[in-house]
Amino acid sequence: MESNQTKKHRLYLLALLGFNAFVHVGVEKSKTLLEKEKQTLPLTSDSRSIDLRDSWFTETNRNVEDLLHWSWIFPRITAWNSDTLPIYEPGLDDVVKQCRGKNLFFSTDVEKHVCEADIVFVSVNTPTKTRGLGAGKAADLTYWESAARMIADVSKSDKIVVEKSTVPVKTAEAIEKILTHNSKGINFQILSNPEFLAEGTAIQDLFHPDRVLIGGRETPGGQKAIQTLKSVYAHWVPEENIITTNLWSAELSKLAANAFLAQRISSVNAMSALCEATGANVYQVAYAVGKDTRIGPKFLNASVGFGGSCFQKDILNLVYICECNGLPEVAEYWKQVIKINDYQKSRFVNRVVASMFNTVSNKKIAILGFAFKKDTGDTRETPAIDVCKGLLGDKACVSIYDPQVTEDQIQRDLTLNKFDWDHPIHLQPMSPTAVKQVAVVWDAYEATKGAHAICILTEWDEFKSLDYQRIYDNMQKPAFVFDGRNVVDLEKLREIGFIVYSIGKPLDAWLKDMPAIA
Ligand SMILES: NC(=O)c1ccc[n+]([C@@H]2O[C@H](COP(=O)([O-])OP(=O)(O)OC[C@H]3O[C@@H](n4cnc5c(N)ncnc54)[C@H](O)[C@@H]3O)[C@@H](O)[C@H]2O)c1
Ligand SMILES: O=c1ccn([C@@H]2O[C@H](COP(=O)(O)OP(=O)(O)O[C@H]3O[C@H](CO)[C@@H](O)[C@H](O)[C@H]3O)[C@@H](O)[C@H]2O)c(=O)[nH]1
Repeated sequence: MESNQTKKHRLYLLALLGFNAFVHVGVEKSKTLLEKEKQTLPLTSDSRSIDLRDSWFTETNRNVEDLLHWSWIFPRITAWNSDTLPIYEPGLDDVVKQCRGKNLFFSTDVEKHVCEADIVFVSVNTPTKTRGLGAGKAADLTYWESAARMIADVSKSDKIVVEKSTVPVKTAEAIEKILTHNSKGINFQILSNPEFLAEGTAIQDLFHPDRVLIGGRETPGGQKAIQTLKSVYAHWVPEENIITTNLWSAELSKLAANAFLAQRISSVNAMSALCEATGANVYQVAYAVGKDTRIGPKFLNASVGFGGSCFQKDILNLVYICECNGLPEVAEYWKQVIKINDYQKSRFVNRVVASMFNTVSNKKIAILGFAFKKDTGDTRETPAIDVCKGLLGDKACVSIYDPQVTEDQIQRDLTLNKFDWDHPIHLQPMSPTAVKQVAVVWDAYEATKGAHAICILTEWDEFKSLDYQRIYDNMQKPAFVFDGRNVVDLEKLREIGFIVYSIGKPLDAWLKDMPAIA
């Protein structure tokens, strides 16, 4: 039975984890219309529309940016209310369908719902700054600040405001200042409740989190707020897995956790280079090392490099915080995690080019997998972007297949400037010119037909069970496989006739004779 405690609290997520091409198409369309036609633009498949004529702006005091923002949000929220959710995440459909309309509502009427809520979770994006002070490192808190200002403006009752986004340590202090500046006597309690889910396993992580972390002020009000939020999680998370701390520990723990996870990957990737040079096998080394219970076996898979919207962004943020606090040595230490990751990606490209007689000019190279990991359509900071750009820089023709990523998304990723991807689509550059040497196909066999080489960049399960004999028969010879995710059966492919490179594994004689020197 639902407790009174739960009934009392209406939880509203200001923003949901989300990213999809459907939205992109909608925005491109609205930008074009806005500039060329200034017509009434139907934004959704239902009856909602926005009048784009000049009067829309003058009469209502709105500006182009507002309009673009809303023309992006409406179709997205419509998608959340439809049978086709705007993101791919295993298990998400079931959860949404079970709760939608009961205790889960998707709405564009943000102000109304925030005004009514007792607890507001803010999970807006916190991208890396692209310009100004701290550009390329510091977190851009524009979206957080605007959310906080809106909460301050519309609130008429006391609220708990929860930092769900990953933010720099001490952000809560700044948010408190915004909220209380004009608070009309309203009491705001800020809590830090960082999110630890990983994409692809988000639902499993939601139901069975290793821990839930809640940080708050060490005042009676702060402690009461912590208990309130704790009681919400206690409905499905064992009490011993709910950790409570002060605000700054919670904020910093999130950055620290991601830095530690990414550091493990960079450590094993650094080892992979040494394994290739010495004849050791990185998987055997990782297994042996991970058997030590003090180290543990997880997150020791060597790869073409880590991707995703979080690791790089959060480590850069950590580096910036260290620098700001006069700790250059600590900053330098964490910077190395990113440097090794960049090294791993360029090392992979160099290996491909060097193995193929030092040139890939006009050669067709099949890219299997573009998402940053399997079971997601997310491409943010995917290593595939750097690998494809590297190969294109050497004039290759790439043919890309990913079961969840659209052509529009791939073309966008290959043309956007670094970090622009993490800003709302209406703030990104207009329709970038498509890269001509890139073909996006919807089948691995089509991608590999006539190709000189295959690069496996995402560990989709289906790549393990492809008919590699058929693929080999349809490729140019010698036929190469560069496995950036250790998904193929090395020996089997070598028997078929492929020259195979797998990160950190003993090299074929062919590869040994073709050293990759930048
Ligand atoms: N993606 C993940 O798996 C993950 C996991 C843990 C933590 N995080 C953190 O959560 C935050 C969000 O990540 P994401 O991947 O969901 O980002 P996202 O860009 O996919 O989603 C953020 C959403 O916030 C919306 N938004 C921006 N400003 C807003 C405002 N003022 N009012 C209402 N909505 C607004 C955007 O339109 C967007 O839809 C980041 O800080 C990230 O580091 C993400
Ligand atoms: O042994 C490994 C494990 C992961 N990866 C790669 O690392 C990246 C990140 O993977 P993962 O951490 O599983 O996915 P994310 O969704 O980015 O989740 C991370 O980032 C989230 C956002 O902050 C956190 O909430 C999660 O706890 C944290 O795992 C991907 O490219 C993976 O392929 C490896 O190369 N080797």
